[in-house]
Amino acid sequence: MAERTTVEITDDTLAGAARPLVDRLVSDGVASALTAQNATLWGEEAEPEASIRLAWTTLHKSSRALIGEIEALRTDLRSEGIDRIVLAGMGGSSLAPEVITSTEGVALTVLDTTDPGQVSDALAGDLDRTLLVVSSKSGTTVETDSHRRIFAEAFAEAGIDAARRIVAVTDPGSPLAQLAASEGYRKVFLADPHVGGRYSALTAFGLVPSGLAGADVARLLDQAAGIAEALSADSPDNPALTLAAALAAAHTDGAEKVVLTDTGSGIAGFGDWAEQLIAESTGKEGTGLLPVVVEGPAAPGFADAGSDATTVAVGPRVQGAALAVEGPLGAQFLLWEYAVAVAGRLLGINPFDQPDVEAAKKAARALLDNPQALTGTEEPSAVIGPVEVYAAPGDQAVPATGTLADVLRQFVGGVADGGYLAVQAYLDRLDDASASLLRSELARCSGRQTTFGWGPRFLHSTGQYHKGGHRNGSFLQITGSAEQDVPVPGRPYTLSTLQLAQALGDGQVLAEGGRPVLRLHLTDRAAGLADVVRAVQELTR
Ligand SMILES: O=P(O)(O)OC[C@H]1O[C@](O)(CO)[C@@H](O)[C@@H]1O
Repeated sequence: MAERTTVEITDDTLAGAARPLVDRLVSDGVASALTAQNATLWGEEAEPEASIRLAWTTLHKSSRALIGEIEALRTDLRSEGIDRIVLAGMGGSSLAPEVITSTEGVALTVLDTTDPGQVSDALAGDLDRTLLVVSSKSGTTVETDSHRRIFAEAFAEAGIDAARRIVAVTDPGSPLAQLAASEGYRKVFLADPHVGGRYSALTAFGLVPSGLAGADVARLLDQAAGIAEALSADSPDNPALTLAAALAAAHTDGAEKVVLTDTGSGIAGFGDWAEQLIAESTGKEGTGLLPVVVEGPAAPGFADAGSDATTVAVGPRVQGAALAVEGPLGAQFLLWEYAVAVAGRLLGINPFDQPDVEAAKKAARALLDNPQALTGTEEPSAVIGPVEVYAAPGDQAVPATGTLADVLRQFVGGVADGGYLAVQAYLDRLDDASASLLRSELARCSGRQTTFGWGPRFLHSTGQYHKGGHRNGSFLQITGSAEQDVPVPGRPYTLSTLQLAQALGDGQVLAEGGRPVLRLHLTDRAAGLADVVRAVQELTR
């Protein structure tokens, strides 16, 4: 991992376009005002939200106190033979710990799914050695609450005192904080409520699960501290100003997609974390930056990026990258947080709210309240072997007959010029991992920027952009029948019902907004996935 933190604009035209923006940011004193947590930087409308969302600029100092607490708990747990950490948390409550622990090669089981198979596999691990960290800022997130209920019951059934095996990370006064107190959970880490979810990497949300799993979280804070002064400087050398200006200048020039790839940063999965920060912060009011995370510099979308995209190397500069961002993980967290907040100002949006995420949650809730609407009422437009095809009502673009390749050809052919294709797989991201191959295959055959997200995880990340950002996306949903289901204790639904409600709810909101949505439902997951991948490959030929 690089020791120094740098942002380099390797594309001369982009460098020229970014320069005046950097000069303006410097003369407006934006960096120092941000460090001082000045909530007026995004205009009057954003001020109330911004005034309770800026404490992340000083976390490298304020989070120090946590380190001892985390270490003490970890030592206690180890002495009791508890060394398997399962984290239940969505979006900002799990993405940072996943990157931190993967980068250090430390084991952490992350539950940010409603897939019954994936949750069952996590339950099948050794419960005697397991601690569940329930992380939720709001304390109300349905996925996380479901995991908590499922694990509490499993601990009890195994004769284990569940309260001793659950640690909560949440905001003071949240329903989870109250529940943790009444249930007597082993420990509650109360996070700073003046930091939003996607800016919370260096709060208890990022540090507690990572530290309990064995990651060196003090080092992360050191890395962030090492760059903090440079990020606060009203100077053209401030790397965050350079990054923000480059992204905003590219956006003005029609490149609203930001294609990220790792080029040897030494950080594992940084794109997954950056994706939420960029998409949820900027994708609103019909504008924003769409992160497209790709497999490598040679992957479609990067190597052949067009004028609608800015290519970013996370790691050393490479051929084809317009920007290269290097630095250790703790420093990169803080750098990107500054850059995205500043880009929000340049784009004229409030980077601290997520107005369109709620719409999909509401639609899913309505479906859960009316299970009839979930099953039985919707007829597939076509059934092709193990794949049922569901087009949005009234969508003429999908043929009722033909092969899967015909269906996909027609759908992909409808992606707007300069638009993007979003693949949304509501599957098991471990057992159905091959679904992710669809990104590169579809990007190659469509020639359009293509994203891939696991549902419902992406709903807390790129989901905001899909519904609130530039209106040029087409959405391919993939759902699947579950071999086994998991009831959610105390709730009238199972995980597979919840998973389907989330897919259909988001699909409804997208379709109501006039966005093309196609759902492929795999009645046999393995066979169906293989057929879909083969059909996409056929399009390329
Ligand atoms: O920590 P919570 O409140 O459970 O929220 C999880 C995620 O859901 C969102 O609020 C919205 O989807 C994200 O911004 C957040 O990181």
